[in-house]
Parts: sequence; structure tokens; C-alpha cells
Amino acid sequence: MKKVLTIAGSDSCGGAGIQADLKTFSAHGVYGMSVITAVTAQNTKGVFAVQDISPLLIIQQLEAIFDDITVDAVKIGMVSQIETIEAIAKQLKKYSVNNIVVDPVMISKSGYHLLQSDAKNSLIMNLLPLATIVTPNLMEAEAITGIKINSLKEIKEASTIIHKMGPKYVLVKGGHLEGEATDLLYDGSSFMVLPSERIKTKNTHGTGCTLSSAIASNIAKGLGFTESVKEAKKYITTAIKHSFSIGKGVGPTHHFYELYKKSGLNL
Ligand SMILES: Nc1ncnc2c1ncn2[C@@H]1O[C@H](COP(=O)(O)OP(=O)(O)OP(=O)(O)O)[C@@H](O)[C@H]1O
Ligand SMILES: Cc1ncc(COP(=O)(O)O)c(N)n1
Repeated sequence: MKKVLTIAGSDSCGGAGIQADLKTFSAHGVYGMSVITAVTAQNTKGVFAVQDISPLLIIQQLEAIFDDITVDAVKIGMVSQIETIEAIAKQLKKYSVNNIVVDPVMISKSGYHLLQSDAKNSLIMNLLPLATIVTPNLMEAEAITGIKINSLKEIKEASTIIHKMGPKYVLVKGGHLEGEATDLLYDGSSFMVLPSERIKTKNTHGTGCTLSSAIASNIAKGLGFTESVKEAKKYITTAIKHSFSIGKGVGPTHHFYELYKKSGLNL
């Protein structure tokens, strides 16, 4: 069985972060492992507190895994502070880790700053050069490049700038666009459009976490990079289509829809 690691924050309500990543790994039939960078107190209504895990304990978690287990792909999510980012980058280089998916998580859907403002440049300088693929949403692409994005032309411009920062592929997500939820993949020479209807739901908590974990799972399973992204897009679209309400706010996506369908179980 292929083995995939998530390096991310914990979401107590299970819709995003480490919890969404591990559910996505299981649904893809890969073995999931986790290095926790921060613990958040959050639910469908918002994020109420964050405690960063010390850089030393992050290093110890990474060493415990890489000293013992071969890792087929890594997904990086919430990294919150400079010391965390530097610790992760150092360890990934030390163990010559490949197949790295970086989701540059900055602000939660509920508006909480999950990446400290002074850590943005460190993420750009330390993690983007190590990334096989980076998956910013529109606001993250704007923050990374300094470009205001209002059109496809500007998405392409931003992708080109981000590609020069080091990742082999750039996927700018269109979840926050008006109209269709179309994503754009750039490999340094050409663009591939990944279209999807916009599903009418408020339950999109953790969609970016899920998409990046699905990409990492597919890469680990040996699909080509473009195929990995295409399949992950199908996965997130299905997961959003069957998302559901828990709590009073933005609910989670459905990771086990295909399994439920096969077994005849209902939510
Ligand atoms: N309503 C929707 N209908 C269909 N696809 C959607 C919808 N909302 C988001 N998506 C898709 O979900 C994926 C994640 O995109 P999104 O822009 O929501 O990422 P994000 O803002 O980083 O997510 P998050 O921070 O919540 O984890 C993309 O493939 C996007 O196109
Ligand atoms: C630990 C953690 N990681 C990532 C997100 C982003 O997800 P969303 O934008 O849906 O709130 C989150 N809320 N919490």
C-alpha cells in the first residue's frame, strides 16, 4: 500500500486540516500519516483558538516518520509561523523528499488568519521551491504575487509568476470565482483548464485541503501529475456534491460517498 503524509493543522470539527486529509487518504486507499503543526479550536462557524506545535516537536514528528518509513507523497497545509516553515523545509531537504503538494493555506473560509502575516515570505522562499505542485486559491495567488486577479488573463499572469518561484506545477483554484468552479493548471509551458459546474451548497469547509490531499494520494499511487490533478478534481466535485450540514455554519464534504453508494448505506 502507498504511504502518504500530511503536514498540517488539526481542525477539531473534522472538516478541514489533518482530519480532512486523513479521510481523503483513506477514501483513496492509501495509508495516511500526519505531522501536526498546530491545534485549532474550530467548528463550522469559525476558528476560536490556535496553538502552534513547537518547531522541535514538528522536527521530532518528521524524524520519527522519515527515519522509519518510505513516504510516497507529502501534502503540506497550515504552517502558521516562520519557525514552523523553516523546520519543515530543513527536514524535507535532509530526507530528499519528493512528490510534495503545497496548499498555501492563509485565511480560513470563516476569515481567521491561519498563516501569520510575517510568515508569507518564508512560505514563498522555503516551501515553493520544494513543491512539485502548489495549489493556491484566488486570494492566495493574489497574496503570493501581489497581482489583483479579476480575469483569466490575470490568473495566467499569476500562475507564471508563481511557477518562477520554484514549483513544477501551479494549480490556481476557482472555488471563489463567480460562475463555474474552474481551476487552471500550469506546467511552465501550457495551461490546462479543469472545469466544473458550481455546486449550490454552503458546505465547502475544507475543500482546498481535500483537493490537495487527493492530488497527493493520486501521485503516490503512480498516476502522472496531470492525471493526478484531473482525478482529484473529479473527487472534490463529488465530495462537494454530497456535502452535508453538521452544526450551524459551513459543513464538510463527503469523503466516503462512493463507498456508501456501493454498500447501500445512507447518511
Ligand atoms: N461550490 C463549488 N462547486 C464546485 N466546486 C467547488 C465549489 N467550491 C469550491 N470548489 C472546488 O473545490 C476546490 C477547492 O477550491 P477552493 O477555491 O474552495 O479552495 P480553498 O479556498 O483553498 O479551500 P479551503 O480553504 O476551504 O480548504 C477547487 O477545485 C474548486 O474549484
Ligand atoms: C487546520 C485548518 N487547515 C486549513 C483550513 C482551511 O479550510 P477552510 O478555508 O475551509 O476553513 C482550516 N480551516 N483549518
